Amino acid sequence: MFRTWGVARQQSTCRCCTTTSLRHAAARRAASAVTAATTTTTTTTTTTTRTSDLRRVGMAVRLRSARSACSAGVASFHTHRQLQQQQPAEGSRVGAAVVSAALKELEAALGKQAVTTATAVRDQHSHDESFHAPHLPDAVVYPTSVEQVSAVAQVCHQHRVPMIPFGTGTGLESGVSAPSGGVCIDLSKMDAIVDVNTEDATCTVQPGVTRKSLNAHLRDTGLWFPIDPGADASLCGMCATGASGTVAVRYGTMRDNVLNLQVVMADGQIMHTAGPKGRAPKSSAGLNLTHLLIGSEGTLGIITAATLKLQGQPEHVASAVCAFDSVEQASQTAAQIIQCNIPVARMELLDAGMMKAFNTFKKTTEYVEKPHLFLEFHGFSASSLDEQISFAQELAADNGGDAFAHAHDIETRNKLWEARHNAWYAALSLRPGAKGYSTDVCVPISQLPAMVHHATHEVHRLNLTAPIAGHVGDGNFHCITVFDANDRDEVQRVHDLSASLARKAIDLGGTCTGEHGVGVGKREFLTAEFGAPAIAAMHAIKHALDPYNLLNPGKLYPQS
Ligand SMILES: Cc1cc2c(cc1C)N(C[C@H](O)[C@H](O)[C@H](O)COP(=O)(O)OP(=O)(O)OC[C@H]1O[C@@H](n3cnc4c(N)ncnc43)[C@H](O)[C@@H]1O)c1[nH]c(=O)[nH]c(=O)c1N2
Ligand SMILES: CC(=O)C(=O)O
Ligand SMILES: [Mn+2]
Repeated sequence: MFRTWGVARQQSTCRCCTTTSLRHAAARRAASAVTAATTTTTTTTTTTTRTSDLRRVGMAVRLRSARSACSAGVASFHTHRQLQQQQPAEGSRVGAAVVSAALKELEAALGKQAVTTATAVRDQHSHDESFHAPHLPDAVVYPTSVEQVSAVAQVCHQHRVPMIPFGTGTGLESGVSAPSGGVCIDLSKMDAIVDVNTEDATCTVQPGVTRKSLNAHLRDTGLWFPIDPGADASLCGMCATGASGTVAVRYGTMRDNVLNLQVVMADGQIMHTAGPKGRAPKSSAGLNLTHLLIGSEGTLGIITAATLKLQGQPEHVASAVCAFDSVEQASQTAAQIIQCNIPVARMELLDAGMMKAFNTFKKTTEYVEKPHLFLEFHGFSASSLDEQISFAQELAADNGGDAFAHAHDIETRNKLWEARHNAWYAALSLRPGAKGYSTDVCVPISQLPAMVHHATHEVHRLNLTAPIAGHVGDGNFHCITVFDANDRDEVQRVHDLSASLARKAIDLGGTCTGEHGVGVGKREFLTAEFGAPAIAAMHAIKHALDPYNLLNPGKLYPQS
């Protein structure tokens, strides 16, 4: 997580292959001829139309066949290590001349106003909300249609320029940084809600649509999209990271709520993971490409539309707050609530440090500074809510919890969840000027008390400021470490905490990341979690779909 990236190595003549075989050279010449033809065509075009974009797709197909002697042949017969050797060393940036040639074509395809190299804009797109080192892309483009995204991918593919999809930049594992440079594809201008089908409770959104804007649009339909990471992230960015958040305990994660994705592939082809029209609630047809893309963090394709499942807005809602003397008691209660099948809609653990952070952050709350559970219940009737609340309260009392302070009115509920959703910023406010890094382990519910116990012990041992907030109904919680990024020793201790928690979670049958994704921070734990054969399978899939490692290089896959 805290490594610097590989030292730049000499750019080889050909970025897709280190061999100098005649067959390869011929393929390159053929490809260059097509590239030149494409450049001539696009530079005479002043506005980009759907038709011209589609024409470019045709060119890319010809380009691919011209290259097939090189790429397909090489891909099928080489080992993973050999394939890796054919790609630029991780972190080596693409050359200026290559970028400049690609940018000319991008301007022709998208219009000059949609392509920028302004430092301030590149800087803004070089990082997310995490502390990880920023890496500037060479340019940022703003496509307005799937055809334009396809055109961008074709140009980048032809010139072997990395592509980094950008949603709203709220990620927590540096998924949008550009360690190899390249083109950041900012999808915010594609912000149409394409359709809402109230009879089937489905909708299709473009990648610039955020979850709050979708729910505002749905308000009068009686439907909502429940997945709620707190941040107003783009829904396609949430697909890319496999996001979840507070209501996953009741409604599932992104993986459970996406029916179909439209995806621009590395070479510009446009695919639909469940077919061009697919909206079926279930399917056993073939491989599940939708699930393959969810959590792929921009490394397998650029998501240009998502078809989502919607839920009926709950008729009755109540929230509850309960304090405990220890996090172990609180997490034991959470585990028992799940084991007793109480259908809680949210169940969040906040430790004493986090309650203190809430009280000091906006000074609008006066919580007792002890570990808490925050809960929410959804039901079809008031009596079903009462039943859930009293059963959960009984379990809490058995574990030494206070009586529930529960509320049905929307103001109290909103205030509670606003405090919870500000946990990241409240934690940061504990040390002004400090940076944040969030652990994200998730374990089977029976192992939650042991995992929470280990985390509190390790935070204490390593002498860190790291209040806990988490979605404990799913066995998932965060230690939000707040630290001085210039203090090497403290940074090392943050890393040690992250590694210790990841190892423990994996040992308990869990995962190093329940919802934030791997990005750059969790790559080092992946082999321990999955084992070498599964990691080799991931590398093979990545290579099959993106043989030149152009899609978001330097993320997700472990370095070998
Ligand atoms: C205060 C706070 C609190 C939380 C969180 C963030 C913050 C700031 N998050 C994390 C974050 O909101 C989550 O990772 C989002 O899914 C990121 O969506 P963005 O649109 O911001 O993607 P962002 O632009 O940050 O990109 C994230 C990754 O997805 C890729 N990507 C983005 N759009 C893409 C597209 N259209 N196609 C392909 N790849 C694409 C990017 O390349 C990158 O790798 C979170 N998360 C969570 O699950 N639960 C939580 O509780 C929280 N809580
Ligand atoms: C940061 C995060 O994931 C949370 O507050 O839940
Ligand atoms: Mn979270």
